[in-house]
Formats: sequence, C-alpha cells, structure tokens
Amino acid sequence: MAPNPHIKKACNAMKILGIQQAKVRPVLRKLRKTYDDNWDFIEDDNYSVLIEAILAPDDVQAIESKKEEKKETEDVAMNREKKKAREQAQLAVKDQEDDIEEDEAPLKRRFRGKRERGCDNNTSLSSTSKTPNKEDPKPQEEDEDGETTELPPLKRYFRRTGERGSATTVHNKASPSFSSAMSVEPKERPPVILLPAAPVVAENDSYAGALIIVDDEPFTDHKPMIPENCSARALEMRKSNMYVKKRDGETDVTHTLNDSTSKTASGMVKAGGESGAPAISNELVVVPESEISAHGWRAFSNTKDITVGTENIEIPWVNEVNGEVPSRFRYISQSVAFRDAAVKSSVSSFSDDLCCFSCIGDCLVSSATPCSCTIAYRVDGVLTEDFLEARISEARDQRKHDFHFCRECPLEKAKNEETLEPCKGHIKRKAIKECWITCGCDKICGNRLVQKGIHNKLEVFCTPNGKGWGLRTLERLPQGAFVCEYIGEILTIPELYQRSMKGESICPVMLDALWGSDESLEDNQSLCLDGTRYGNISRFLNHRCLDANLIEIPVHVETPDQHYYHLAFFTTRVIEAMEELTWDYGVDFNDEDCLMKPFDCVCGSRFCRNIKRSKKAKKVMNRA
Ligand SMILES: C[S@@+](CC[C@H](N)C(=O)[O-])C[C@H]1O[C@@H](n2cnc3c(N)ncnc32)[C@H](O)[C@@H]1O
Repeated sequence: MAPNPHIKKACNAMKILGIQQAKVRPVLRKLRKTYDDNWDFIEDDNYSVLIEAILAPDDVQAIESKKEEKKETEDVAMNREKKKAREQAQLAVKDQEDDIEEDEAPLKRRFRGKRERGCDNNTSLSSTSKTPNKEDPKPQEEDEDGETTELPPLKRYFRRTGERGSATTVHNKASPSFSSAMSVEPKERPPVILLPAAPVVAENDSYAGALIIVDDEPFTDHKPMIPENCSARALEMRKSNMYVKKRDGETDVTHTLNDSTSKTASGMVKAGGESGAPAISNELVVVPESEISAHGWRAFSNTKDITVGTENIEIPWVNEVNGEVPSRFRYISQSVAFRDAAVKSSVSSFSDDLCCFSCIGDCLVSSATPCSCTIAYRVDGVLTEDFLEARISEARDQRKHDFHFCRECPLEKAKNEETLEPCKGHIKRKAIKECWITCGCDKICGNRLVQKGIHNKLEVFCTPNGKGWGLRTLERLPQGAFVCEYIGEILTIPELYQRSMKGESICPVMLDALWGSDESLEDNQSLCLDGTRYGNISRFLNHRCLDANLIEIPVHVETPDQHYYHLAFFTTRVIEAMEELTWDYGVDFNDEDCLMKPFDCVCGSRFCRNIKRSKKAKKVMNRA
C-alpha cells in the first residue's frame, strides 16, 4: 500500500523539532481516531495538536476540547501548555544543535543549493543537485528513512553563544529557553531578521507571513513589507509570525514574542493579538537583515504571489516538502540589458516589410490582405499543429538538426584560450514574428501572444524528488499553448563568462539561433539571458531530457535586429492540472566545458541522457 503522505509530512514536521518518528506514529494513530482521520485538524497551526499530544499523550481528548475553545476565541494567544510544548521542542532542537559543526554563515546556507535537503535548491543552473544513482533514472522516491542522516533545517539556522559567523540576537522573553539558545551578544549587533520557514498565507492581502526584526535601521525602510492598508485578517494570520524590534527614540524598545503589543513607534503595525500574546513560530530562521532587500523580503514572504504583482496574474509558491523558501531573486516580467548588450528597439528601425503595415483589426481573422507577420498562431491562441510539430521534431530529432557554424564562435572566444577552438555549431531555429505597434492591426490581434504575458494559472512548488523548486500548472493546458517567456538579464557572452569566472551562479540561455549566419558578430551582439539575479518564473522550470512538455521557440517582437529575440515556452502536448512543467535545457552531460554547473539528472525520462546505457539501448533510443 502506498504510504500515507499526511503521515510522512507530519513525521517530517516533527523531525524538524527533533521528535523521532517512533514517538510520532502512535500519537498520530490516536489523533486520527479522535478526529476521524480529519487531517485538517491535525495539520492545523503547524501540527500544534500533534505536538501537544506527543508531549502529553494521554490528553488527546482534552486537546480536542482545547482546540475547540481556541477556535471560538480565535485571537486568544496560545495557552501555556502549548507554549511549553513548543519551548520543549525548541529545547530539544537546541540540545541536538551541539553536534552541528557551524562553519558558514546561515544566510549562505539558505541561499546556497542544498538539494540534498529538498527545496533549498538555488535556482541557478550552476548548482549541484543531489547525486542519484546514475544507473537508475527514476526520480528519487520520498523515503522517510532515507532522510535520517540529514540535519533538520531548523537546527541549521540556529546559532549559539560563542559561535562563529555573523552574530545575531533574538530576544525572546516569552520563551527563555529559546531565547538563551539563540542569544549571542556581540560587541556590535548587526540587524537580524527572522524568517518564518513556512510563511502564512493571508487571504485578501498581498503581504503574508513575514516576520521582521528591525535593528538600528529606520523602520520606514521596511514599510513596503507591511502595507498600511493591511487587513485585520492578515494581521491576525500573521500574528504568530511577526515580531518587530524598533529603536524608539533613545530607548531601544524590543517588542518580543511575549509583548502584549508589538507596535512600531509610528503605531503602524500591531502584531499582537487582542489577548496580547503573539504565538511563537516554531520554524524560524535567523538571517542577517543586511543581506535582504525589501524586494527580496516580498519575494520570500508572499506565498500568494511570487511575481510581487508584476504579472497579469498571481503566481503562488508552495512547499509541501520541507520548510525551505525560494532563493532570493528579483522578479521581473521583461528582460533587461545588464550593461553592454546591444539591444535596439526603435520604431524607426522597422521598415514596411518587417511589419504588416496595411493590416486592420485582427490579423488572424481578417482575410482581406494576407498578413506578412503571421505564421504560427491559430485563432484560438495556440500554435498551429504543423508549426509546433516541425519545431518539436527539429529539437528532438538530431538527424533533422540544421546547424550554423560561426567563423569565430563567441563561446570559444570568451574562453580566452591561446588557440581558438572551432565552433561546435548552433541549431538553426525558426522564429515566430509577432505583430507590434508598427503594424496596422489592433492590440487585440491574435498575432500578439507572447508580448501579452502569462495568462495561465501556474504555481511554483518544491519538488519531492531532489530537483529543488519547480513550476507546475494548476489548470489543463492545450497543446501548443504559450506558457511563459524566459526572462532575465540580457548579457553579452563575455559578460556571462566574467560572471562564471568569478564563481557566480549563472542560469544562462543562449540566444544563438542566428549565430554563424552572420559573418561579423560583435561581442555586444552575442547575447544570452541569465535569470539568476533578475528573472521570472521560468527560472524554476526544471530540465527533462528529450520528451519535456515545453519547448522553447524564438519570438521576434520589438527588435528587427535578429541578435536579440524573446524565448517563449509552448506546450508540446496537452498538460494536465498539477503536472510539472519541464523543458530540455539541451545540456550535454558529458561536456566538461559546459558553463552550467553539472547536476545529476533525475528527470525520470526514459530518454535521460545522464544515464550510462549499453550500446544496444542507445541504438534503440536513437531509433525512437
Ligand atoms: C533553472 S534551475 C531550476 C529550478 C531549480 N530546481 C530551483 O530550485 O531553483 C536549474 C537547477 O535545477 C536543478 N534541476 C533542474 N532539472 C533537474 C533534473 N532533471 N534533475 C536534477 N536537478 C535538476 C539543477 O540543480 C539545476 O542546476
């Protein structure tokens, strides 16, 4: 029988608190009986019922009535028992902490790829993933016991007195044991922030669940994080997660977990409940505040919309696997040139033959003049079957690959080696040309699809099989549908190499569809996109060898200059709701020169290129 995912989730949550599975399971069994298998109750409020029941196992019945009581008086702060339970749990964590070798700053850990632990999988294509059994391409199954050697996330982020690294202070009057476990008193206290590992989603509010400690910084800097029009409901929902520390005139006023009102000097935010005792969050992460921008904050805390309002629709993120949050990046919905890239978008550079000057209305439906731009879209907003099939077969069938070869390949030149290696070739790709403002048609024209942006319901989620974060659709998508564009910084190839040389994480996609067709490609014309620092949801798309459900197609919109184009992802087949979206990065897992840091592919495709196969199997694959 398949393991019950709720049980696994509960055990994982308890493991984070240092409570072993053996203790959890029997109590869970009791609770399930008591609650008629209603997991909502058990999972509510970060398993508070379960924690209580574990620490007072004979009291399940009492807990139930307590729970009801709590429901009635929604804002009454957590009762003593619960607080005690949490303190004890924190203490347990603290005790285990002694074994941990602390050798790097907590923030680094948070942002660095930690594929082994699930989702802290820095988006960069250059991080290393969990090493799977290369002989077994199957995505790694969730394995309860398989994680026993790993450190629970909570432990990793807590520091203790006297430890190295950036010192942090967390005052916690409500929970002395917790406080003492975390207090470090350096000569100069740097500002710190507590991140809730699993932020709360607030309904009808764009801000949710962040927890702030502002120290020695004007509070106004953090204003965007706590909108003044924040709803009472949102405040309530966050009360268990938000604490504000503020320098109030000459006095350093610390509003702590135990304060009756956590109120800023300006009176802007009241984080405490009516009872005056905000609950302690059991999944706090201490990070130096100095390294988190206000924008970064929004990205972390807003589970409801990772795009921070920049897209047509909200795109939530969820983590049902562990307590990690997505790595820091700035969300942008349009690519931006980093520095040297020659990207020219001017109306004057469009000659009449580059646009459908004489079209009227919608180019896809008006038949008076055949539109010179349209080649790919159908009136129902998807790619024509012929166009899509041709692109898929070009991409997947190596025999149909048509290559351009550069005289001096930008990729080879950027290596700065003594001898210039010959170009390895760039696949010729047919591009879509969309109508633009220079065309005669209307804005509603069906040949303006990619430029209108994302319109499907998508979600960023933590994959359960070691790939880190991924992107999935929340609705059924037809074949040939536009999903999203690869957005990032537009870099020249020399700029990309500079980043790579510095050891920076990079997540590049080459815009090389026309390299080699142009005899004299200048340095500032050989371009790529890097979504690491600035990017959109496409930075969460994971790789799948060959039979991915998305394909990337070049799209020209506002730049007749062919060196820069948009790279848009379309569905290769019907995709059901909740399916992960993937594309074939085109990585050669044997290429040691590859700019992208290698990862061990767990795509699960039977065509996976990262598996050592017998010659016979390879032949079969090539024939497929
Ligand atoms: C563009 S990012 C994709 C998002 C990423 N999973 C994250 O958590 O931010 C690319 C990185 O994801 C991981 N990844 C993507 N596809 C993978 C696969 N098929 N198998 C293992 N890791 C994968 C690799 O670490 C890769 O460097």
